[in-house]
Amino acid sequence: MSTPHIKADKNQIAKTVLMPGDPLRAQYIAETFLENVEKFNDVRNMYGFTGYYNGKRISVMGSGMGQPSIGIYSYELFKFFDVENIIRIGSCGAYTKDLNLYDTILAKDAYSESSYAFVQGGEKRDTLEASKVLNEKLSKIAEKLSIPLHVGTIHSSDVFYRENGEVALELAQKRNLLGVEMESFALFHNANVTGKNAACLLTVSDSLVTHEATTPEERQSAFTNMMKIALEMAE
Ligand SMILES: O=P(O)(O)O[C@H]1O[C@H](CO)[C@@H](O)[C@H]1O
Ligand SMILES: O=c1cc[nH]c(=O)[nH]1
Repeated sequence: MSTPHIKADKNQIAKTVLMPGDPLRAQYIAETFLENVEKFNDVRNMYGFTGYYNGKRISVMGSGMGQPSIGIYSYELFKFFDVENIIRIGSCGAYTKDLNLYDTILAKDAYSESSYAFVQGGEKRDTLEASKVLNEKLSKIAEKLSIPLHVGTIHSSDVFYRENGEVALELAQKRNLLGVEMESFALFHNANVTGKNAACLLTVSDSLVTHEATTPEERQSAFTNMMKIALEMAE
């Protein structure tokens, strides 16, 4: 079974897929944490791997950046490869001074100005929820691992470089948004239309308030707390 963007057999992909935006973060996770790893996709270098974490099977695959990109990969995984759960593990910019670099966020829901969900399936809401079941499991795992989580609404933006950054901070205040990333709204919508489950863990990579920032290398491989929480979802 192949789709235009994933060349793999259904049985090569686990029921639960972790999705960082960066395919090299997917490779880092597979090489660092998984055993008996098989690479199932390299179309467009959007690497996907399946392996075992503490003896339990899980897959990890890059989504690319932005809602159109995760829109394609998550739809194909849910619809054509029988994937049940996708957990995005991404980086984000903090909208509040209460968040420090490396803090971990669990998205309760994602707000977006994006037309993705409306164009894809007529969805009129601008805020879409993550799976409550997945979020409960992820919260319990984080508690067990003693990793504090900030739980709240995130912003899925289509724009990384805004001409007027203050507008985003005003929006964040008005809507009580914790931080900004670029994919979860489309992911949550695709889970809704396919009857599957999606969640999102984020690590704060930079702050739009204090302007502190991590390096590209750290974004690829140093965000281990969210990785460890998500990997415990292996079945
Ligand atoms: O680190 P990832 O998962 O790619 O997530 C964030 O980083 C990218 C922008 O630098 C966007 O994809 C955004 O959502
Ligand atoms: O989308 C993103 C990700 C990290 N930092 C940002 O400012 N935006």
